Amino acid sequence: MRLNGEIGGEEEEKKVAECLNSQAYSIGGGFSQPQSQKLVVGYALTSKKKKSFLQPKLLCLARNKGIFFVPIDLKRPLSDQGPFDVVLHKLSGTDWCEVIEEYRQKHPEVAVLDPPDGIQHLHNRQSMLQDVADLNLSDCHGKVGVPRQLVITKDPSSIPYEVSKSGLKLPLVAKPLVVDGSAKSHELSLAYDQFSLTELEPPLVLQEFVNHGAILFKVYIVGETIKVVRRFSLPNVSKCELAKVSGVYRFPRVSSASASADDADLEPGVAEHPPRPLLEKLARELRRRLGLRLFNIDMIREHGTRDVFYVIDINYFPGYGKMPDYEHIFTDFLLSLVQSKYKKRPAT
Ligand SMILES: Nc1ncnc2c1ncn2[C@@H]1O[C@H](COP(=O)(O)OP(=O)(O)OP(=O)(O)O)[C@@H](O)[C@H]1O
Ligand SMILES: O=P(O)(O)O[C@H]1[C@H](OP(=O)(O)O)[C@@H](OP(=O)(O)O)[C@@H](O)[C@@H](O)[C@@H]1OP(=O)(O)O
Ligand SMILES: [Mg+2]
Ligand SMILES: [Mg+2]
Repeated sequence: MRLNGEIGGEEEEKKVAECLNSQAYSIGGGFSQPQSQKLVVGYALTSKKKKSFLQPKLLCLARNKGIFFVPIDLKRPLSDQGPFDVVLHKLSGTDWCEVIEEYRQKHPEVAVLDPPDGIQHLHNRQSMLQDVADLNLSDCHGKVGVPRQLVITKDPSSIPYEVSKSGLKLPLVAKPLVVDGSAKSHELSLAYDQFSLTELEPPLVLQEFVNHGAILFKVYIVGETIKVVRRFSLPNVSKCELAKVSGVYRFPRVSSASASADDADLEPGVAEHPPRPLLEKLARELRRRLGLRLFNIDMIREHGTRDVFYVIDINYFPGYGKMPDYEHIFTDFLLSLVQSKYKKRPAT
């Protein structure tokens, strides 16, 4: 933390000025208490992410707690900017990975969220789920696995053969192998027969579809905090439907929609959240193995079971703006990073 430095960003200033004028954002003791200490968070985010994440309710609460968000200028060397206490980033490209890695090495005193190699791990739908598969998590609280899947890198004409050889069961979810933040990397299809899969463009992952009662759990991780929300998902596919239908069907980003299923009238066996101890163990292990602090896990419960879960997707720096209370959770997390840094320092 530093004392009363002159730091601010035009965009942030404008948003904060707006919310200072609005009673709706008056939090706790309001803004009358001057902050003597400041925590400076440099951010490099896409414009889509800036809009969804840097909402006035976050900026105002942050300012109230002495946290300042400052945009990183991508045209200037990172080390010439700041000084920052924390760097928050979600940008793609190898150039950016190099910049941030070099900065991390040079500035161990800055909490860089997060290391680029951990993030890269989530940019491939095969490596993304590897840690969950390795965990082999099954204890008295339930079982967590990943659906069986097959990676196809070339020659779509070989897919029917590859699928029958591997013994994967239909229907299959076809997902682009690489997740680079583009809309295309979220274009998914459901395949009812293996021959139609030749229509798809590799590289892709073919994953067994798991019936889960059309409800998905988004498990948001922010450091040590875990927040679970329910979202609507794809309906079950019955044996009868599978026998009647053929073809490959593109489906929309149903579970990414902001509409939450938290208040929907659902069957209790479908709606019940995964057991807390299971989530805590899963989150702790993934945090450690991936070396990441900001991510979410998409989890489904196998229909007809109480405690058999599958992780189907892990996203780096997801849409926290849709997470209830995100402004409180995030600001507390940012402060905790700096507090733990000071605790670690030897007394002088
Ligand atoms: N194996 C599966 N079994 C059942 N449903 C699935 C499976 N895989 C994906 N789905 C459904 O498809 C949706 C999108 O899949 P997935 O989460 O892998 O894609 P994504 O594009 O990475 O999503 P996000 O927007 O969360 O990044 C899931 O939220 C879920 O509704
Ligand atoms: O757009 P939103 O704010 O909803 O956030 C989505 C986020 O998009 P953004 O990072 O461009 O914002 C996606 O990132 P990319 O894979 O495309 O990089 C992915 O993480 C989704 O899972 C997030 O939705 P959520 O899972 O939280 O519902
Ligand atoms: Mg997902
Ligand atoms: Mg995803």
